[in-house]
Amino acid sequence: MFQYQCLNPISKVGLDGFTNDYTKTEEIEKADAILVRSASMHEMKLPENIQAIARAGAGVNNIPLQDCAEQGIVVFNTPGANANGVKEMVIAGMLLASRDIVGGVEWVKQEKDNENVGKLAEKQKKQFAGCEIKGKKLGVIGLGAIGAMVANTAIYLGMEVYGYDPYISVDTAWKLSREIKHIANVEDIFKECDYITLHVPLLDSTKGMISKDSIAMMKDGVVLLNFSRDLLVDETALIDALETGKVKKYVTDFANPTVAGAKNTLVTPHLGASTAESEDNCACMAVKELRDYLENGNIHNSVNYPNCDMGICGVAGRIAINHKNVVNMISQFATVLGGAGMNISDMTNKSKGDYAYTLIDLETPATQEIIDKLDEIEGVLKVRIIK
Ligand SMILES: NC(=O)c1ccc[n+]([C@@H]2O[C@H](COP(=O)([O-])OP(=O)(O)OC[C@H]3O[C@@H](n4cnc5c(N)ncnc54)[C@H](O)[C@@H]3O)[C@@H](O)[C@H]2O)c1
Ligand SMILES: O=C(O)[C@H](O)COP(=O)(O)O
Repeated sequence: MFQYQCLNPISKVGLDGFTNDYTKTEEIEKADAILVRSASMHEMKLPENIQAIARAGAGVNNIPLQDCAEQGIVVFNTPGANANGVKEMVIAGMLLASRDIVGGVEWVKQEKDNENVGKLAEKQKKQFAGCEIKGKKLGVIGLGAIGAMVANTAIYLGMEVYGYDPYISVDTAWKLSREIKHIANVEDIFKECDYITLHVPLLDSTKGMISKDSIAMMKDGVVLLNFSRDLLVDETALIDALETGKVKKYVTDFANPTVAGAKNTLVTPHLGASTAESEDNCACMAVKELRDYLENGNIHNSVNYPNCDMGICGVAGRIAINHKNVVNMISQFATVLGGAGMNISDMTNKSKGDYAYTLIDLETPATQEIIDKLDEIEGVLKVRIIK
């Protein structure tokens, strides 16, 4: 039996993926796993019983990844599961920044009691006129799940698309339209593009990537779209650029006091992934990842531990060990198991950065005594009997 806690509301369609062996708990001391969306976990103390955290979404900047790894807690996210929802918002954002649709709708509302509203509209509409996005240059920074979809869609909409991602995955590269111009220096995006959209994770290396200096390189009247994270942009510098018209519009999905009432901003309350489809997709993927980890010890889509798969646990015994990526660990595991007369039938060891993971199949069920001995080895962070 397993217990899970939800730190945010999680789609029922996803939670229905848990079998009767799972129950929901409100007590973190009883939970084996946590499901979360954007709730910040940085101030939380995570008890030893937590085995895994699944972020039903893409961004993991709300989770202390390194601390979790040190505690042997595997953190998952759900790559691509909400990408289409965000892509549609970005396209909507480009259109809203190009035509004053919001202003026009507000104007009609104000004139709701005017019986000549139709006639008046024909006189007034010129103040809401705009431009089309077809033929304009769009710069996409970050060509992952969302950036790639935005870039391809913009090609279909007749835009000239410039793509920048020095770490692009081979899988994503295969999915990109050949019409997208590969940009090797991000400054070329700043200098050339009429619209610039950000699709990178918030990391130390990306924080503030849109700075006063990068804004100065941009074309006059550029539109900046940020559906990634607010801290990617020096928003104080941006507000100055919006005041002067250097930046025509800032479309952002992250409401904060700096941008909420600022001139020429279109701010949405973090709605990118808030569609029934994205919420269901993310929850289904998150539940699947947790179940495979808890029931079989397999890891798929972890952001702090390596992927590892030994299939469904149909053997007599299986042990999962989360440990530091240092020398001599496997021989120590083998010594403990051999000393207890336990024969290893299969094993996998994988590493990611400073952390590693070992799954060991045994010809006899694992015992608590063995687990305690393995736990004593220096560098071992967590040991778990899967069977
Ligand atoms: N507004 C929303 O509701 C919403 C929804 C989903 C994701 N997001 C945000 O969008 C981000 C991207 O999501 P995704 O699903 O596309 O993630 P992803 O991991 O598929 O793609 C991120 C891409 O950024 C690239 N990258 C990393 N550093 C870079 C850099 N310095 N310059 C250029 N490219 C760089 C990576 O190589 C990767 O291809 C998430 O991290 C999250 O912060 C927001
Ligand atoms: O990183 C993400 O997946 C998005 O920012 C969505 O966040 P949410 O699940 O809180 O809507």
